[in-house]
Amino acid sequence: MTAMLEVADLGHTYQAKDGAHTAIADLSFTVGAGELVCVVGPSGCGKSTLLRTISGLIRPSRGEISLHGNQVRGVPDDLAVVFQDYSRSLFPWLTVVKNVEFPLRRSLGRAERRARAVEALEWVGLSKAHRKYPWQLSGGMQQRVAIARALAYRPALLLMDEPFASVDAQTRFELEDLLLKVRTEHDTTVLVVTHDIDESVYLGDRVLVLSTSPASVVADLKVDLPAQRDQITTRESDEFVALRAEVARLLNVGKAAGEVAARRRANEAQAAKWAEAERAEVSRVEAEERATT
Ligand SMILES: Nc1ncnc2c1ncn2[C@@H]1O[C@H](COP(=O)(O)OP(=O)(O)OP(=O)(O)O)[C@@H](O)[C@H]1O
Repeated sequence: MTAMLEVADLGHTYQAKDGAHTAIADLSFTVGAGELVCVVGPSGCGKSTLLRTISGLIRPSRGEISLHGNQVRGVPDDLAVVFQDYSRSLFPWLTVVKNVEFPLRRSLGRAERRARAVEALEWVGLSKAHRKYPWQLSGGMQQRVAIARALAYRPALLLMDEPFASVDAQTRFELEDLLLKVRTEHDTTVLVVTHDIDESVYLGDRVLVLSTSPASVVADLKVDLPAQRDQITTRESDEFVALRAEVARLLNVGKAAGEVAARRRANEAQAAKWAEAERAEVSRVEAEERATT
């Protein structure tokens, strides 16, 4: 399988007023064309930072990211992102169809833009909502509009940051199945960040498990479930239950590894402080000796 996305030796350190903070230690992985890969990791481990670096919004401190062979420098043209907070990602003053057309306004003429938007709204089951405004729709429908907008753009890579975390459980299941359907029908390459272990196994061809901050890859797990998934029978299957347990176990391994690494860093920082204090004391004594001789 050709790699659509390649992340190599990625690291990122934020420089803040109260000092440097390393959000990502060392991440390397690839996503093949047409694959759906889920990323799970403990809260605050660096998942959003990872998506921000892939989408070119921040430049990583270390390592390389390539999208179909081209190094990412700035926001790539052929990438779309769906965020958790649909209410802030849609424009309330534009109708549904105009929201979906919006990212295409510079690249396509009016007729083609409209055709793409109408088609994408059909994919997500919103053919009858064109002329409505986002605030007239339920949360799940608004997130469908956000997905339609991303799909209308026909991105090489679709990034999703906790896309279904703000909707109720039933809508979440519907949106998960919608994502699987459009991904199969349109051969889209997708990287999904999620907190939900079950969701990662249900959606993914692979699950990348990250350690606590600073993130590194604890495991890259292949999901060997039949491609055709079903919210009841798949989740009940022995394979699903075993995989879900394995992801949970690996998350704990990652937490423990992260805690050990954090303790080691704290010990190293303490040792460096003591060494510094000792050097200062030696210099002081030497200076006193020089002054008295
Ligand atoms: N702009 C910033 N400046 C300094 N530190 C930051 C900045 N953005 C994030 N961080 C820190 O980097 C670490 C990773 O943050 P990030 O948002 O990437 O994690 P996350 O895994 O997406 O979190 P969550 O699961 O809670 O959404 C956190 O400790 C966070 O406080």
